[in-house]
Amino acid sequence: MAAGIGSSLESLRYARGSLQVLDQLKVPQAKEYIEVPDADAAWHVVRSMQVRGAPLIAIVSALGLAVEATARMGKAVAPKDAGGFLRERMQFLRTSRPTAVNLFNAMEALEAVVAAAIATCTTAEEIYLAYVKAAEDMLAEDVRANKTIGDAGADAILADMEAAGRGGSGARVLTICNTGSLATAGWGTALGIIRSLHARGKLEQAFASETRPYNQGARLTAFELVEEGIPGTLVCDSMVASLMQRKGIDACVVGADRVAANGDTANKIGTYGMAVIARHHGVPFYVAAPTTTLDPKTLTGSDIPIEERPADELTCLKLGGQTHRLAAPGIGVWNPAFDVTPAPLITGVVTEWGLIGKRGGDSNSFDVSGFLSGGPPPAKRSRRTTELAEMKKMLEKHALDVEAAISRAERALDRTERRLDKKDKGKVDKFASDKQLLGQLHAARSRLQDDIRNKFAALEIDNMCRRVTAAKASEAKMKQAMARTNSAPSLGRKPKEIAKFSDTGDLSLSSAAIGGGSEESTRPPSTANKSAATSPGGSKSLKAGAAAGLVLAQ
Ligand SMILES: CSC[C@@H](O)[C@@H](O)C(=O)COP(=O)(O)O
Repeated sequence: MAAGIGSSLESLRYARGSLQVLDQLKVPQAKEYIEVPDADAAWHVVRSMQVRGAPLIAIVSALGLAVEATARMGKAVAPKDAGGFLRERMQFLRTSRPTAVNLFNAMEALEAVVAAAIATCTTAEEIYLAYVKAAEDMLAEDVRANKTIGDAGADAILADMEAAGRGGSGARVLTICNTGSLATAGWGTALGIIRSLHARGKLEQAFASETRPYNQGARLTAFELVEEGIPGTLVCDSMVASLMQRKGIDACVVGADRVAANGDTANKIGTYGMAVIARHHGVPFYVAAPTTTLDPKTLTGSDIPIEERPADELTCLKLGGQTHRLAAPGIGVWNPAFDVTPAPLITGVVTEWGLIGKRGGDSNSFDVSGFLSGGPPPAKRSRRTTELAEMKKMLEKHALDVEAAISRAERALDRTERRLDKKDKGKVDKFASDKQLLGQLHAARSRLQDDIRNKFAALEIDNMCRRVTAAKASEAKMKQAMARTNSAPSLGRKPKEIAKFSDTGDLSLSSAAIGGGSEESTRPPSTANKSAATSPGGSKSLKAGAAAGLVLAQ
């Protein structure tokens, strides 16, 4: 899989076994890519700000370890050691930067994948592969999510303009920091909204604030706007109030590093000030955040950890490898990298699932947990989810047929037993053999149930990684998935095979039918389980099994 972002700006280049990231410290002077062969290197590029932006930090961390896991695949290691290695590395990756929750959400979701893989896989290679595929899914999902955010945000801004009587005009939008292709796997969040407006021919001008002290606006956003031919104007942070007063701004759109349960949002330092000014001028203020940036476990903004950075970012100017001193040596410095914008100042939080609404009747807070627990809107469900729903329906019918067929067979045996002439040795032997076959059928059915439960857990966790936040994955869905593995659903074999011996009172079971309706159920559980974690949803029977788990557990 190669990362494609639909523009010349690639924050990363990934193919299985190889990751390169754009060194953002050198942009715009140079476009240089750095190899990231392992988790150590991923941690380093994030820590040193060569890679930054909440979604990208998470993806580069996940993929750095994926590259390392791919390299380890050929080596003979015990499965538990592979799982232990991945867990230890994920723990380490969490320590690079503290504020952007995407990193923690990604690690939590990947840990759930590894836990499921450990429970279902028989080799280290399969565990590594489960991790790698889940990390790759996150990469693809980020680009998809950003494009949807771009469209939803553009719709919201255009609707506000319509309501304000500026319907036919091009939008004048102000942003801060860098939230574009360079902060994500592609397209961007807040800058993605600006990109979408431009693509629709509805953008008059994008204004980017310089974003002192790290200058992500001046160095990176200005670069993206120029590269993409988007009309852009750079202002320094201290000009924002004047800009709104004198130039007219239709909307502010900013990214997010973490959105707390009530909607309070941590983002680049300067965001809060921009929101206060926007409120004063009646300018709508939108936060663009994929669901991976939502943190329902953190109740309010005051609980968000804010990274404080070195003093020399303020006291010195670093350019072209040279450091120039600006401030007098000995001056005290406070340098928080982020601030928190209180929810009341935010007009809407735009996610790939749509806009998060304010709590009923309360314009002061958002219901982030309620929004997440609703899941994605039906129209935005993935093709795999739709396929699962179809299989669910089909298997629901099969499961009913199967149960009916088994009980018909049991009744038939019962009748035969009552009429049985105990002196007729041939009939007695036939009856005994039918009974034995029915017993084997029950045993095969219960093996199949185990198999299906394991497969469904792996598939569901894979799905969670792609579509929900890790917070949800590790709590609600993970609990559900694990509950499924603990409570046996009632399921029989495919109806056709059952029908073969249940339609007549006289049973004639074939050993093939007893062995299992699907190819996988005939294998020993350990072998059959392999594909569950290594290729969730990859085979027909696996999908069927997974869907069956869904049917029976609900
Ligand atoms: C889509 S990126 C959203 C935020 O991560 C962005 O606005 C931001 O604050 C980035 O900070 P940075 O310190 O450059 O990683």
